[in-house]
Amino acid sequence: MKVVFIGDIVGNVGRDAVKRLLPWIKDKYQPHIIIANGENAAGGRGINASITRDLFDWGVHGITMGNHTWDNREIFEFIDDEKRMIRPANLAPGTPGRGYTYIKAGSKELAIVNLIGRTFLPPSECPFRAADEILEEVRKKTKCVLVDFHAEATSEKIAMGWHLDGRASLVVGTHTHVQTNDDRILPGGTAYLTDAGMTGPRDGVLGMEKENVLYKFLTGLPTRFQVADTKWILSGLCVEIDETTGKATKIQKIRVDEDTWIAE
Ligand SMILES: C=C(OP(=O)(O)O)C(=O)O
Ligand SMILES: [Mn+2]
Repeated sequence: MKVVFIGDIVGNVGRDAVKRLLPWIKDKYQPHIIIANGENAAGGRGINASITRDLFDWGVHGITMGNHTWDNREIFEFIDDEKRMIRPANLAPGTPGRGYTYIKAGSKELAIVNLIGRTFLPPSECPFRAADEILEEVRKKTKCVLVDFHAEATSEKIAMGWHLDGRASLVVGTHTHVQTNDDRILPGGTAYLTDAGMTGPRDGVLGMEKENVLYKFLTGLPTRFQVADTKWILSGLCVEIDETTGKATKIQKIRVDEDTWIAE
């Protein structure tokens, strides 16, 4: 099974890049399933119903979220019914939506799991123990499991990779918006990448206009961040999974921008 994962879609620039590049991604990587992190898809803060619809219409099969899940209040109207969207599983019991789900495409079935880190992020339940419980459950149904660990600290993400090695097909980190260069397949067969990176404005600061971010750093005074309007970058990865064992056989980073991308 081939799965493409697209890193944090940020604002209209990120959405436009996804719409424009999905045909190329489908052609070049031939994925059976495409998963994207959508927590910044609406202006950098959350996601709404029409963007969710667009992503699915364009060919995304499943959407993961993160710390901005609740920023756009519209999500409360559809997150319970939208079984192709997940938010971090280690939020308080009774939180709307679901922390994992099963994505089916043709004869393929992939469990997707969303977790959020606790280092430098608001309090949440233990992501490691939540992962243990969920992996125990989903592996009864399928050995092909993607985990999006939305976290700030590299150490927490690397630790999660080792914690799930042999139990997940892929542990991919999101949230920092900067793709790391540590893609590998761990000894137990789990593909790992500390952060998939961002799909959004290339020439800002983590997708935001650099002027306001610099103003904040230089003056310490409050200011509002807006999604930058610059050339785009698309970041993510493609992973190949042996469906009988659930083990990854290949991981390949994807990172193209408006200047380097050539529609092959
Ligand atoms: C990009 C970041 O945050 P978010 O997208 O969650 O605002 C971050 O804090 O690294
Ligand atoms: Mn985030």
